[in-house]
Amino acid sequence: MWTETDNKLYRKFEFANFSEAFAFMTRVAIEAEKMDHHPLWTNVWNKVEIWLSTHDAGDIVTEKDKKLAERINKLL
Ligand SMILES: C[C@H](O)[C@H](O)[C@H]1CNC2=NC(N)=NC(=O)C2=N1
Repeated sequence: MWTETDNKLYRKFEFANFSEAFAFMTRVAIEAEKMDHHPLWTNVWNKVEIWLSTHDAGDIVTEKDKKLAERINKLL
C-alpha cells in the first residue's frame, strides 16, 4: 500500500521479471500522461518504486496524487 512521508505518496512494486515491471511502467506512463501528472520513479530489474507529489503546488501531496495512486492500483 501507499505510505505518505516527506510530502510524497510512496509505494514499492515487485514483479516476476523486468518485462512485467516495464509493462506496468508503460501502463502507468499512459495514465500519467492522460492526467498530465507524472511520477518520480525508479526501476531496477523487477522492482519499481514510485513517489507522487504535486510540483505545481510546491511539492506536496494533493488530490491529484491520490487519484493517480488509485489509478495505478487498478493497473496491477
Ligand atoms: C506544465 C505541466 O502541466 C505541469 O508541469 C504538470 C506536469 N506534470 C506534473 N506532475 C506532477 N507530479 N506534478 C505536477 O505538478 C505536474 N505538473
